[in-house]
Amino acid sequence: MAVTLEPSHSDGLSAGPVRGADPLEDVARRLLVEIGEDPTREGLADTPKRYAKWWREFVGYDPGNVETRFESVSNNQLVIISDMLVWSLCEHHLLPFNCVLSVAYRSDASLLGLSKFARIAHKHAHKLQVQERLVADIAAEVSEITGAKDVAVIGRGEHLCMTMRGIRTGARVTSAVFGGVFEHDGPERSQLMTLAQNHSPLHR
Ligand SMILES: Nc1nc2c(ncn2[C@@H]2O[C@H](COP(=O)(O)OP(=O)(O)OP(=O)(O)O)[C@@H](O)[C@H]2O)c(=O)[nH]1
Ligand SMILES: [Zn+2]
Repeated sequence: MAVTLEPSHSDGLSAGPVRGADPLEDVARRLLVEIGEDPTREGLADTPKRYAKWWREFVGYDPGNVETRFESVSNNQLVIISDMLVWSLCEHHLLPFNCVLSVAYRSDASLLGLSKFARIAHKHAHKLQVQERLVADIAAEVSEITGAKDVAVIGRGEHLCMTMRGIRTGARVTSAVFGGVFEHDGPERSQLMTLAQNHSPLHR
């Protein structure tokens, strides 16, 4: 369910430099002051407003309908949706990470509309996350909606908390959830791995 951040002053953030109507804008002004900036200088005048807007856009992402299903056309066909790029926020540092996702499933019950996989992926990315939970959340929802046990999700991400700060490594992080037929080495898993490994955030 999409989260809406309604302006409210019950957060105790009363020590902002200029108290406005919107507490998220107050947070931005306060942040600017704390990092040695002047929130009233020309370039920053509208920054608190933009900051508040972007947070509301981010956590308020509406995935729309994610449940359009069709009758299965053939028994247990393997479907892989690969190379979906999403952006999320690391819950440890509030810094962005991106993730290229491959989702695979096999269902003899119903087919899920293809666009729904990206909607589900964005839905779980638009919150404070760690990559492992993002991948697990997507797998759980695909499984719940389709009724399929054979669901796998692989994510390959770049975390700014590890690249622009901290250890400053260019490492990419791969995490995966393998359910049902994907748990064991077999044709379904190899096909998925081949598709997932060919793509990274940098080589698209
Ligand atoms: N498992 C997991 N860890 C993450 C993810 N994003 C960031 N981290 C890690 O979370 C940890 C936070 O560690 P802390 O020691 O509390 O913070 P820190 O001192 O900023 O850590 P360094 O980045 O090692 O400097 C770091 O090791 C990050 O790399 C993620 O998606 N999954
Ligand atoms: Zn982080």
